[in-house]
Amino acid sequence: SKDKMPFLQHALDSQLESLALGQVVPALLDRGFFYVDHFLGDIAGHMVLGQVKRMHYCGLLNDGQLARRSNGVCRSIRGDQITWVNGTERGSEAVNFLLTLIDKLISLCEGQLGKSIRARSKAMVACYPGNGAGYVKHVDNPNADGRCVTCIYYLNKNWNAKEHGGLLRIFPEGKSYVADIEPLFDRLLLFWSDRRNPHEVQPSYATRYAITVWYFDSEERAEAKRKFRDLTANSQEGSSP
Ligand SMILES: COc1ccc2cc(-c3cnc(C(=O)NCC(=O)O)c(O)c3)ccc2c1
Ligand SMILES: [Mn+2]
Repeated sequence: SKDKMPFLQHALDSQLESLALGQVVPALLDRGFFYVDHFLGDIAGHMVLGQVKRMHYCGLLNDGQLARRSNGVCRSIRGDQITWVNGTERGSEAVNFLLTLIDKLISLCEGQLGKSIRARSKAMVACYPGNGAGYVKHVDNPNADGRCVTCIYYLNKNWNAKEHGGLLRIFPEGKSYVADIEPLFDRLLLFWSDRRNPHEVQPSYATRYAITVWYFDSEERAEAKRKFRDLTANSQEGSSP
């Protein structure tokens, strides 16, 4: 129970609670996105950065998205290079600590968001290599695949968008403004994953690290799975001789 919990843990929990109820929920409901700086603090933030850099240097980040050139022809120029971690792997303990905090933050928001969020994806560790690659304007979940909140943790020290580009630009649906978000070290960004938030990663001219998790709305996820089962069942029928 709370009174047996060490003081620090208790203080941390109440800080997350006021962030969740005081800032995240109102912003998501009003604007559809929210970011906070200094989420982990310098020490833990640098531990996460160190582990991500090691994954990159060990060649674990690859098979990224193919970049689409203006003429729509897919080229072999890589977009982001990625790997998926669930945080229990050796060398990702700091990533796991980050994920437990974000899980706690989301669970504190859940009741107020009118969603039943009980699961998430694995963490996608992504690196835009700084060769001008970015990510064209897209919606993470355009067709109700179950993902309702996109959560991105940025790890880039001394990032200067004028020099390095790499802005995340969100085009909130039906709004007259765009939101330009710099991928700054120890910044946590959350936004609705559906058509409310088309977004792009502008060309990056320095190495750009981020960790993304997607939280599922359990109703939408169950429905998406049912549809997928029917789809594959029908396609089996179709293919039977
Ligand atoms: C089927 O396998 C895969 C594997 C990886 C995939 C990665 C993305 C993705 C989506 N959004 C972003 C983004 O918006 N980043 C914003 C930012 O970094 O600031 C991004 O970097 C990557 C989408 C589909 C994927 C499918
Ligand atoms: Mn995206």
